[in-house]
Amino acid sequence: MKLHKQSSMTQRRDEETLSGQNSPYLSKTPKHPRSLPRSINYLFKEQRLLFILVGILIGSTFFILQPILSRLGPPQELHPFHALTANQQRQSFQFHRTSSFGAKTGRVPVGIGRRRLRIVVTGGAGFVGSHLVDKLIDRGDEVIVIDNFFTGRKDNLVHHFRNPRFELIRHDVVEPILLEVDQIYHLACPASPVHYKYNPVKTIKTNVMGTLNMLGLAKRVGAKFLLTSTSEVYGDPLEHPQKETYWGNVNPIGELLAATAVV
Ligand SMILES: O=c1ccn([C@@H]2O[C@H](COP(=O)(O)OP(=O)(O)O[C@H]3OC[C@@H](O)[C@H](O)[C@H]3O)[C@@H](O)[C@H]2O)c(=O)[nH]1
Repeated sequence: MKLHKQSSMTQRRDEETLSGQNSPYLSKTPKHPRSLPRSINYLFKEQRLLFILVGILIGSTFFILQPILSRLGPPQELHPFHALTANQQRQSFQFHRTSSFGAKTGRVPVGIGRRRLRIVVTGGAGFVGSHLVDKLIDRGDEVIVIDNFFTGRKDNLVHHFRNPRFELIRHDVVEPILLEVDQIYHLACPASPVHYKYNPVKTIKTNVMGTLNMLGLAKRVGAKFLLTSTSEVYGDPLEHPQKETYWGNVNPIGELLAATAVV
């Protein structure tokens, strides 16, 4: 009985196999039991392997040739500011050879030493500003100078023009500007009575709107802020140079008001 049941099952399986082979609806040929794994099969189909090999070949050719071609390429384009005299170029070259930024950056291991700060100096092309820029660059920081060249000069900063840590932007602080910085030294302003009077309204705008814009920037990016004043606030000084203890020589109420008060 058991034997009979088994043989009838085998017969049914054989029939199913046969009918399957002859069926017109069979879409795929049955897989060979010993065929390669599916992923390798996939690779060999539709010339995929060929495309992969060509891709690898192109990629490796590019990476092998790229350093060689860049060495053979034309010399680096000169910065527009480097239309200098031979003497100035020599000085600039000397600066780059001896300057501390060149010597320091390559040797300090990553993660050791102070974090490099990005600092904006407004009015950085002026007398005080340009000396401040020198100090900050020597210290190893990145400096962005904003100046409208009202009284400042590019000559004050020309020795930094090739320095990758230095940027110069011609910009009037009366207009807002957005930069990602850590510190702001705000020095941009006409710096003497002659210049204050040249355009008094503009002087007020620079002082008020310029300072507001820079304070706004400091607030937005969380930067520290330093605002400079002028030695003019001391009046006509009675001593030179003025020490920190010097109180100035100023009549804070003006001569006319003082005369009225006496009367
Ligand atoms: O609207 C202006 C006016 C002036 N400036 C710049 O501000 C700089 C002022 O520098 P100057 O050489 O004329 O003057 P100083 O360096 O002596 O003045 C410095 O000390 C005195 C302070 O009152 C000044 O704010 C400060 O810059 C110049 O580079 C000038 O171009 C602006 O960028 N925007």
